[in-house]
Amino acid sequence: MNLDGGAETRHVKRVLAAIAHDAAVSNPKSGSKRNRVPRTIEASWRRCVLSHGIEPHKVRQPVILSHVEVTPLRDRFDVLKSIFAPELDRLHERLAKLDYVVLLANADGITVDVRCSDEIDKEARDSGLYPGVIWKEDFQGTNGVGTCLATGQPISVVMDDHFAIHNTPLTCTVAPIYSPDQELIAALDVSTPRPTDHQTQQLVMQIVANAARRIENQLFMAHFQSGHAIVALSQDSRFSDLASATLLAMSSGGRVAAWSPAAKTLLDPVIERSTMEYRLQDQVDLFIRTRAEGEEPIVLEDVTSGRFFARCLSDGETVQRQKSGPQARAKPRARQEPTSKQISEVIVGADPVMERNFALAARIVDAGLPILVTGETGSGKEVFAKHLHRISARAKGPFVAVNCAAIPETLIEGELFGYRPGAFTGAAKSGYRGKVAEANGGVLFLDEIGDMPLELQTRLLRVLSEMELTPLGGAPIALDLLVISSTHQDLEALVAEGRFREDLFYRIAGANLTIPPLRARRDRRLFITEMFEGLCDAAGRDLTLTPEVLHLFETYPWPGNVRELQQILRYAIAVSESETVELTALPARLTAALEPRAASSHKTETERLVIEQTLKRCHGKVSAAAELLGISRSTMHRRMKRLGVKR
Ligand SMILES: Nc1ncnc2c1ncn2[C@@H]1O[C@H](COP(=O)(O)OP(=O)(O)OP(=O)(O)O)[C@@H](O)[C@H]1O
Repeated sequence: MNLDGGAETRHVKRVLAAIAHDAAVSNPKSGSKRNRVPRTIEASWRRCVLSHGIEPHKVRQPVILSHVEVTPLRDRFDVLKSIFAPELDRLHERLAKLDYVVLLANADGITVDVRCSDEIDKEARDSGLYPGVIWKEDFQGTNGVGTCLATGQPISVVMDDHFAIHNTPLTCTVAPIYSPDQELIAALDVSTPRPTDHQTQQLVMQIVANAARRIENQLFMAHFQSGHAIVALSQDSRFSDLASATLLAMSSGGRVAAWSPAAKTLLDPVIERSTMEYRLQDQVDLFIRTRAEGEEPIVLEDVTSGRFFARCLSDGETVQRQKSGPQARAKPRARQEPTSKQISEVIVGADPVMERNFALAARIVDAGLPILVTGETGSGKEVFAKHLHRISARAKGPFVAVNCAAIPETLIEGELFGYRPGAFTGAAKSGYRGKVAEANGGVLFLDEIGDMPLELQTRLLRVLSEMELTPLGGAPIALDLLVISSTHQDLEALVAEGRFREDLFYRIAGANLTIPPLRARRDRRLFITEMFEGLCDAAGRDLTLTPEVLHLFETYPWPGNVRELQQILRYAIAVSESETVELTALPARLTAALEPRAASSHKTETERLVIEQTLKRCHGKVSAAAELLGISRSTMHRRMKRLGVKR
């Protein structure tokens, strides 16, 4: 790189002036867009000096990890090779002719994978565009990868936007990649050593951001598609590209269990969640129905006041990862209801609370008492309610579930008690007799009863007291059904707050059974291994859990209970390539939540490597290494002592 002393002085002055808010120097041709320092860049320069303690004239050379050090870091992404690699190839194919290099950096800013053509290989290497280079902002100052990771936002760092003078020949456009748990896991970068400008980079940004979105969406589908219906929302009715779609995972209860990382910002302010859930559930039902009839699933318009089209991509029973977008739909598989073995062995297991629940259930189920099942979300309340139905005298009758939280207040009355033909816009032409009437002779399962609006509680109370239903415009019909209600809320507290009718509470809680959270089950280990084996059988895999994974599973608090366990197991089974399920096959939130020490030791390890490498480069000279790292000699000594690094 040939930069004369004058250029260096000008660059340093410009950076310092911007930090000091000296507009005249930082924007010499004020009004000229070309010279204006973008705000994000200015903020990063300020961060470099004030937070990272780097000075623009003490430029560090990049710190580089060896092949041996980079391999394990890259292996983490290898688990998801089938998702990352094709996108890197595709991006490179598009941009290679324009002399761009494609890089993937991990959350620590270390380049773990690179695509570069032979023509610019040497230049790319000279500019530090190869595996093992650490691009963290606090090491290298403002740069594409480092600043993207520092802010969590896409960014273009064009030539002298860079903080370090040796990086100014480069231009980097980078988009962050978030995991299905909304964790920042990587940065996708395209860099060129050729001169360019911000305007051109805006176009490049579109391409990079789309590639990052496609990766996020594929990770999301791999994570959620077993067990959830996946619905895509797009402003483009043709759904021509997975990148243009926003994905939602719908639980079997019809709730939105998760949004793809980009969805949150896009949707939150726009729509009322429960209304959307109700309409999306329609789309899932439509998908299942039309597919069963061999038709192309229909696109439902206007699920969100005209802004988006919805299209169900899978109904939660497909296990194969969709490789090339919405059109390549995986073949459906038989539904994974818990088997009778799971009901008798996994559910009962050796947990004393569940054993009591089962014994009690057998005694009360036909005693004419309404049953209230309580427990944390995902703990298996509905599974238990279905078990009650199965062992009851009404087993041959229907089991009709109504999710009181998923249906908008305005529609729930019609849903429960029926409506006349054409009663409201969108009502079925033939009218609807309602879930209560449908459940007659069987079980009516009122899920999330704590969310039922007060007015409706009054009507429900009347129906349950009289056990009689008068359909609109029809004669009263006598009801013979078992009402099982469920909630994760403290109903008695809701009663005390006046949000739930006390008389209804007594009417539905003839008997109360509580499902323990997964973390409190004494048979947790057995439960986990049995469920794992069942899911392995269903997936046709013969896998074992390593002791570390089993230990993690036993100690993790499982806030999402059995539902969360099921998803994690399905994901681990899908991504495990060898015969064992290793810690690397688990989502980061699991390992991170439980092993703060391991996470920080990973950080410390990176720091140690950096200090060792720098010392090596400086032939063991502490002052020179400190200078190169941009820290004082005493800080360097302190760090060496803390990390046990010898000269
Ligand atoms: N004992 C079990 N055996 C096998 N699978 C189970 C068991 N308990 C729960 N599951 C699975 O866990 C998931 C959540 O279960 P379920 O819907 O019954 O929970 P819930 O407590 O009703 O949840 P929510 O509070 O969200 O309504 C389902 O996919 C279900 O199949």
